[in-house]
Amino acid sequence: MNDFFNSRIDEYEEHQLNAIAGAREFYPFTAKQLPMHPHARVLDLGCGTGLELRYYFQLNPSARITGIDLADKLLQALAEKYSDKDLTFVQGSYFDISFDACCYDAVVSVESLHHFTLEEKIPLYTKIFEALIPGGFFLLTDYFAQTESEEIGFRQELLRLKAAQGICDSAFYHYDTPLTVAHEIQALQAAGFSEIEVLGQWSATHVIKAQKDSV
Ligand SMILES: C[S@@+](CC[C@H](N)C(=O)[O-])C[C@H]1O[C@@H](n2cnc3c(N)ncnc32)[C@H](O)[C@@H]1O
Repeated sequence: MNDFFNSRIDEYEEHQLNAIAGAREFYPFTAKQLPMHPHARVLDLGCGTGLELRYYFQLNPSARITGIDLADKLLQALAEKYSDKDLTFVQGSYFDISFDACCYDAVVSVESLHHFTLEEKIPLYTKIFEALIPGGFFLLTDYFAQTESEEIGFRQELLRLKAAQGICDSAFYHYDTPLTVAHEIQALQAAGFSEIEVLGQWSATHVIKAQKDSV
């Protein structure tokens, strides 16, 4: 995955904006949902070169961001682009890295989590829940399968591709396997989020907000 994104750095942002239906609207929309108070603390999972941050910094220039990504070159590009901002980077997998507890006003992830199963997401979403302050929220902008049979079809195709190439089941292979929105909500509920809302939809991409209770 690291090599996949590092090798596409030059064309990456234009690709995101031109090739994904609704991207020119859902990136600014996502940014608008994030906390607007000065010095808000936000954790960005799979930040890449930070298209969502481009729009967020326009609205909240003093936000304090921690960005996690596997791709070192994307993080480097992000650091150069926003050298005047309060940005901390962590290179590695958000599945492996521990997050500070009760620390963030919001956690955001855009177009990064559509490779993982419901079972893989529950422990990650539990870590996110614990990393949020009371009253904080997780904002997930990603694309989803339209139906359960589409979700199953993606997963079967991934297994077929791995088998055909002699890749073991547990190894990561870059092939998109989005869940349905209903299954995503199930994973968020299992992690402790009780108030979950779909704020917007652009073709297959949805913006989901999962709120942590204030007390
Ligand atoms: C399609 S890009 C989206 C980047 C950015 N959020 C945006 O929308 O412009 C997906 C990003 O997720 C990162 N990623 C995927 N799996 C990851 C993981 N397990 N841990 C950290 N980053 C991951 C990739 O390296 C890549 O930069």
